[in-house]
Amino acid sequence: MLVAVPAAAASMDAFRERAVTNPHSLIASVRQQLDRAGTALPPARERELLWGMGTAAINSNDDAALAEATLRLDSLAAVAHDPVAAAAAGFLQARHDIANGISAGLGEALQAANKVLGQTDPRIMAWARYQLCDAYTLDDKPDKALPVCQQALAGYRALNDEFGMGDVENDTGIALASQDKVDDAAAAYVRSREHYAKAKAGQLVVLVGDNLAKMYLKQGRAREAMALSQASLKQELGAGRISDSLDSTTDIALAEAALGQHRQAYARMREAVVRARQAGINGQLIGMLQVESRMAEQVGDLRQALDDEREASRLNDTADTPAQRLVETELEQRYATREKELRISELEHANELKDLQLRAVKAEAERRREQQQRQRLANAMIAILAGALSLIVGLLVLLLRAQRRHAAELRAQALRDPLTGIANRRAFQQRASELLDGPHEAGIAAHVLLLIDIDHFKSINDSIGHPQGDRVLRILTDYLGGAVGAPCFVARIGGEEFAVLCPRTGLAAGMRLAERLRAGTAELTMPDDLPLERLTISIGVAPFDGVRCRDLSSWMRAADLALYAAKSGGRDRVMESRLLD
Ligand SMILES: Nc1nc2c(ncn2[C@@H]2O[C@H](COP(=O)(O)OP(=O)(O)OP(=O)(O)O)[C@@H](O)[C@H]2O)c(=O)[nH]1
Repeated sequence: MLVAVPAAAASMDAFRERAVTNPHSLIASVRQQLDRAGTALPPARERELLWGMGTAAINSNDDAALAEATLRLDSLAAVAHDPVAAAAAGFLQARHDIANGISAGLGEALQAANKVLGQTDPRIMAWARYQLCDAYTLDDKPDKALPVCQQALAGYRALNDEFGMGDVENDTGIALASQDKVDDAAAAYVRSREHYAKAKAGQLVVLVGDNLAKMYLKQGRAREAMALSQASLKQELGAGRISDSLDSTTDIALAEAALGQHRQAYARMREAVVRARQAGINGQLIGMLQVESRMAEQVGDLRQALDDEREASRLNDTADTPAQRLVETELEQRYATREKELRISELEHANELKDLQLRAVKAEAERRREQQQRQRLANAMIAILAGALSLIVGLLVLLLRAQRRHAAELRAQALRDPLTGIANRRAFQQRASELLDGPHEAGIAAHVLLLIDIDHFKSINDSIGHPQGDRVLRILTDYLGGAVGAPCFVARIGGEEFAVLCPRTGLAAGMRLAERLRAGTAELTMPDDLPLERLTISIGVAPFDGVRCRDLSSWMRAADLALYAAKSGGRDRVMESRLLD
């Protein structure tokens, strides 16, 4: 609450501001001036100084200084017949009593106002009206305060007293705020700050900012409220005004909460409550605890919310009132519910965890089962593949063997005469070439070749038929095979033509063999169902001499010529090739 002394000079404005912002120094300064001046001071000046000292004493709760100021003012009033000094003493006492809840306070203010009713000085009138405005406001009677405040404002406006207008607008704001006229109160505080600014009372601008901040909070203008409260806090901490700084801190925390910064606001409030407790400012602590309780509840710390509310009740001495009990009961119920919710949520969380663990174990078991299945499948595949490979290898081996047999068979077939089953012309040529390619040792008997041709075989075919002719060919083959022993080799080299190859036999033995074969053939007995009386053959014999016969071709030609000679000579005979030379 601001109080002022009627003055117009700028230096007086500074004096008035000091009474609010630095009351102790002002009291000391006034005492010095009064001591120095003694009785030489003009009564008006002395009154101004004592008024300043009195307001500073009220602002700093300095009862001794207040008593001194009021005594001196009363003394001045008596000595100088100054009713204004008497009114000043009355207003100071009234203000002190109202602030301390003494019911007589308002009456004292009205009596003090009555003392200056006869005054014509507009400054005194504006001052007195403001003192009444202030008394009603302080006594929380806004309906009575506001009209008087308007009169005081008009008076100061007429005097162009910006400081005074700042004082009145501030009280107007307080009165409007107590009527819950938030917007009007904010507007009044803004005007108060503007007047103080013009009066160069910067610290009061900041102080009223505290009041404005509270309105801004109610209007939802949290950022603006915070800026004002932070500026106030800075100034209050600098001046060591602990109570005001706690008030600003509370407003900052409220602004943070309004901006959704609940944890930050709660932490700030807790710290402020600790400081208030340490400073023993119980009146202020009650409100702060209630704010902290709401913030604790906001962040879910219901235990703390309940503790704060109980502490506030103890300090307020209202714990037994039904309203307070209701507040506590509600909080306890909410706390119990919250605890239950927390336990339920913890249980749910634990269940979720177990569920998650169970699912993880199941998933792991499933993963392992799938892995084992995959492994088994892979093993089975490997076994099947291995089996298939063995089978394929076995089949390939069998196939290879069959192919080899078939190839051998084909090779054998290629060298065998299909009708008679003995060696054919190709086999004969191979054997003869091998023989001729082998070593020729001097003194060893010559190889001998016999070419055999059936006589008149065309006639046989013609007379008994071609199939029977085939039988004849097989009969002769059987005979030759049996009659020609090792090391000689028999082959059918043409239709009715055979060759006998006799290695290292010598011509004489060859001739003997030929003669034996010819004679044996002529004596063959034909089966009964074969209408052939006699079978004869002609034979050409050629030894391999290395001169006339140098290779297989010339050797064959020589034997063939000998055979031709045998045919020409009448058939059924043997002819030696050398005889043809
Ligand atoms: N049944 C039968 N006849 C064959 C086969 N190969 C050849 N001949 C016959 O043998 C006969 C050979 O006749 P030629 O060359 O005229 O001689 P040839 O009748 O034996 O008279 P010379 O040799 O002069 O005594 C032909 O009639 C052929 O058809 C065969 O595999 N089976």
